[in-house]
Formats: sequence, structure tokens, C-alpha cells
Amino acid sequence: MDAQFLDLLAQQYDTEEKVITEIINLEAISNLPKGTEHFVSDLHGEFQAFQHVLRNGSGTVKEKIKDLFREEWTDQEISDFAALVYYPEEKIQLVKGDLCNKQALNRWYRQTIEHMLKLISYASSKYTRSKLRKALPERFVYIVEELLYKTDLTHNKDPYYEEIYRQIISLGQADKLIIGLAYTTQRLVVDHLHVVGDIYDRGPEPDKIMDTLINYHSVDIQWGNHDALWIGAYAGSLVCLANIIRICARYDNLDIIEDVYGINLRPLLNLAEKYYDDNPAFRPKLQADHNVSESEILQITKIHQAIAMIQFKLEIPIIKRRPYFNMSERLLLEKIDYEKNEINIGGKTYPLENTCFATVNPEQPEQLLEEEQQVLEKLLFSVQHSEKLARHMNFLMKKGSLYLKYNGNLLSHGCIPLDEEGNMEEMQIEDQLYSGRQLLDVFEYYLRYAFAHPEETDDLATDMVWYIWTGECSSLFGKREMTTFERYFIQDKETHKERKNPYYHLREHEEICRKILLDFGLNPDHGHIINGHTPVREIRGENPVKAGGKMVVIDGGFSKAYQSTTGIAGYTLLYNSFGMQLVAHQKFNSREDVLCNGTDVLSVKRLVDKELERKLVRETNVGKKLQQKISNLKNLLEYRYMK
Ligand SMILES: O=P(O)(O)OC[C@H]1O[C@](O)(COP(=O)(O)O)[C@@H](O)[C@@H]1O
Ligand SMILES: [Mn+2]
Repeated sequence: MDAQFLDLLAQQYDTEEKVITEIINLEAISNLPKGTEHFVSDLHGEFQAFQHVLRNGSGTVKEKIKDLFREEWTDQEISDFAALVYYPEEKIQLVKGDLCNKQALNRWYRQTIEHMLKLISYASSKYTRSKLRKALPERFVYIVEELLYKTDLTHNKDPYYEEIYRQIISLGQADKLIIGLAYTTQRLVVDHLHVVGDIYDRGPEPDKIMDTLINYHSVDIQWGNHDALWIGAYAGSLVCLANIIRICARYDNLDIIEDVYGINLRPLLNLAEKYYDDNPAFRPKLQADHNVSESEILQITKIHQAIAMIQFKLEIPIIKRRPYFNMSERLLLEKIDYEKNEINIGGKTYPLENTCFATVNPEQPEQLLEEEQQVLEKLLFSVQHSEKLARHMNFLMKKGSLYLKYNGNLLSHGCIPLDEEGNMEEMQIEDQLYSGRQLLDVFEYYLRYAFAHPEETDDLATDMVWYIWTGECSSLFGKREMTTFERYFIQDKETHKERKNPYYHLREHEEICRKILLDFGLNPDHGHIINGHTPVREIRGENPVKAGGKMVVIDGGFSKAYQSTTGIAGYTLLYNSFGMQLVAHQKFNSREDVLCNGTDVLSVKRLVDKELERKLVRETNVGKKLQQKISNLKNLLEYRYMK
């Protein structure tokens, strides 16, 4: 081993005792049960539903409460206590309103702190003291540790402990302590969170999801196609930029662009007012509880058309300069007969409806008006100078990747492109062919390159981010074409269909999943593939667990827009030391409902895989790192101290 490296290590471990203590510590940790991993996907801006799942650990919090208090408490008491753990600030206020006097409140404080401590002690039973300490509310660490680790068999210290409780309450610290302990519990039930893509689009609060993730103790993200689209916009892709605004207009979410990220839409609105009018195909999909005036709807409808037409124009030069994208079928504005108002797609002619081609030059449909050009420049400037967007996009890059190998499983939002025979589908980029893992690595390389060069707007890397959003071999899109144009302008629903990559029927077969796991260097006997992206239609009997348990699809529809298709309100996955469990969530109404009525419609759990023996930290990604560290320390011991 490198002497220089060992000398450096010796600076930190400068006595034999320190080295030995650390080795013992790390070996001991390696023998603890593995921490719980929590998987979510397709959040699509639904912050409220997401944070509920996060706060209740997909049902884990309630389960632990039941384990402890089932015998002595009613269901209502269990629900009340669970609500306190999820939303401590609000629940305490409600309790205060209910209790008639100070004495009763103090009694409640005393009992509640004790119950919380019991819960924490149980929830942290598989962690080291040091790990628990890091999760405790900082200002109360000393006091909480005193109460947690009381080992006074002789009861000599009973008055001492009682006094701690009394003082916390009389000094007015009980609320803060309970709130802190509630968050500690939330944090303890999940060791690590995986977000398997699609944080952005459709729902109203992706920014709040991002802020929550930024503050979360341990998280990674596998980008979804919608996340890649936002990264693309920030990285300088005008067509990605047009897409994010179009989708926000379509879902009545322009607030996200304007108010949340501070991007000025005024120039776009002016252009929209000048060239567009009302149009039924472009009216926004309104959220149930959103009050929007007729004039606002009209405004959004106009913006929606203006940006959609810009998007269709911007696609043309990219398709032409990248022949290997194989997208010439998508040169739609060139296939229109502007006089007859028809289009020829795949040899068939279709009438066009609800058209809005006022800015299109039929001779040169890709040509942007001077005004459109200027609007785009301003929008791009605004996007690239939004401090908040920069923070969120940087975090997506830092914690995100196109796919992830973690504890033997393969996590990826969309698919691994396959041909009908089940072989890895090849894609040509410039003069090279790529497939499988290599193809995904190349996509990620370009995406990172584009992000690092935001000033480049039409180089290959930037175009490639758009390809990742919509190209036929993209692992995030997983479909042959995106029929946005057809959905707006053609009545015949046949044209709206988007053919899926063969992966989506082949992934039902265990052999295929094993092959993919092997291609990614994973052990097919133990590994699973975890996908989001395609809503699982439970309603029609579709099973999210496929291929004999090798494949789990967790897009159950956090997105309200998709709940009628799935019949539930989202899946999440838990992977603890005992195995893997899928959780199907019922519709989340509101946090008020949880707080006041205790409705925490508990989610149905299904076993995906059971470990034959309890899985230990030693066998995990983290465990491998610990073993490496132990080996370094042993080398140091020999090199420095055993002479
Ligand atoms: O539901 P909308 O807004 O019409 O969007 C449909 C588009 O979204 C996509 O399904 C992609 O989004 P998802 O990743 O959420 O599936 C496209 O395939 C499709 O064209
Ligand atoms: Mn998706």
C-alpha cells in the first residue's frame, strides 16, 4: 500500500488506540441489519402527496406505533399519535385547542414525550448510538440521551428523570421537543431515499419537492424524461425550454415558471396576444381546486399555442442536422398542406383541426419570426439566470444519474431499449454504435456535457438532451414517437398512439430481466430492476411486480392527472433487512383530513422478495466501503504501529 496514503491516514488516526477503536466500530456496524431504502417515482409536482408518503415512511411509522402500543391503545389513539409524528406542529395546535386546562395539557406533554421516546428507541434499534445522535434535535441531544438510555435498575435516579420532564414542560420547551422528536422518528424509519424519476411537470409544486429533497438526509435521483427536459432547458436547449413552458401552460402551471422561478413571461404573452385567439385544443387542464378567471384561461390558451408552435418549429433543424436521430417522420410542419388544412402522416392524409399556424411560413416552416426569436432569447436568459432554478438543477445533477446500481438492484426511470428479439437495441451516434449500458452511459455523458456548457445551444450534447426526452432509442422516453402535434390537431385517435419500446412487453419475462441485470454487471439471482414512468393500471388487473419478482414498476400515479388510469394514488417500495415490499397508496386527500379525522388510508403492502437471512450492512454498498476502510486501517496498523 502507498506509504504516502498511509502517512496521510496516520494524521487522522495518530495513535494505535484510535486505529483499533475505529476498526472495532466499523466491524460492528457491518454486522447491523441493513437500513431501510425507500423508493418513490413519478411525483410530477405532487408535493403534498409526496411529503405525506415521506413523513409516514410509506406506512412504516404507523406500523412501528402499532407494534408498540397495539395492546393498550384504540385505533383512534394510534391514528392520533401517528398524525402527531407526521405533522407535529399542526397536531399540537389541535391538541391544545381540545384540552380544557393547563394541567391536562401538561399531563399530555409528559405522556407524549415518553411515548415519543419509546418510539424512537424502537425505530433506532438497528442503528448505532452515534447515528441516532445525529438524527436527534440538536438542542435537546443531551437531555434526550439521558432519558433514552436510563439503566437505573435500583430506581435511585427516578426523581432525577422526573425532574427533567418537569423542567422541559415548565420552561416551555415541550412543543419544540415533541416536534423535534417527531422529525427524528420520520428520519429514522427511512435510511435512504431513491427518487426514480419525474419530479417535474403536470403537478403544481415540483420546486417544493426539490427543496425537500435538498434537505433530506440521504437521497439519490434517477432522472426521469421530464427532469431531463428541465435540465435541457437550463443547459441551453431552446426546444426543451419551449416544451417545459408548453407543459406548464397545458396544466395551468405557469406560476411555476413566473412566480416560483422568476422567469418573465411578458414578452411571450405579448407575442401570444398578437397572433393567437381562443382555441379549444389549447385550453389548460384546470386543477380541481384552482380558481381561474375566463380571461386568465384565454391568456393561457394563447401562450400555450404560441409556445407549442415555437416548439414545432425548433424541432425541424435539429431533426435535419442529426440524421441518426431517425426522426424525419416528425418533420410535421413540412408535411402540412396549408391550403387544404391537411397533413400526410405515414402515407395517410388527415384533416387538421384547431390549427393556429398564423406565424408559420409554409415555404419554410422552421423559420422563426423575429419576435419569436427575441422571445426565446429573453426566456433563455431568464431561465439561465434564475437563482432558484440554478439551485434545483445543480442538485439534480449532483444527486442524479441516468441509472443507478444500488445494493444489487438496477434503478432506472424508463427502460433499457431492446429490439423485438430481446437484444439490446443499437443506436448510432455520429459514426459509432451503442447499446445497453454503454448507450445509457453515452446519454449521461452528453447530458452532463450540455449542462457544463450552457452557452452552447445547438451542439450535439444539447440536441442529445432533447433526444433523451423524445427519441426512439431513449431509455427515458421508451416510445417510438411523441405524438404531441397529433393530439392537438388531429381528431383520429389512431394517430395519438405512441408505440412503446419492445422492452415494455418483454420485461414480463424473467429471462429478459436476468439478461439486463447481467449486462449491467449485477447478479441476476439477487438483483431487481426498478422502473417508474409507465402508470401501472391496477384497475385493469396489471401487476406492478413482474418477471417472477425480478421487475418492479412503481409508477402508480402520484400524478392526479393519471389516477383514473391507475385506480390508486401511487406505489412506493421499501427494501429493509427482511426483504422488499411494495406499497400501494390510496388517494391522499389533504393533511387536514389526516390531522382531524386520522384518515391515513393505509396503504396495502405486498411482499416482493423475502431475504432468506436478514441482510446486514456488510452486504450493502455502504458495507463494501466500510470493508475497504477497515482494510486500509489494518494496513496502517501494520505499517505504523506493529513494528
Ligand atoms: O398527458 P399529456 O400531458 O398529454 O402528456 C402526454 C405525453 O407525456 C408522455 O407520456 C411523457 O410523459 P410521462 O413520462 O409522464 O409518461 C408522452 O409520451 C406523451 O406524449
Ligand atoms: Mn416519465
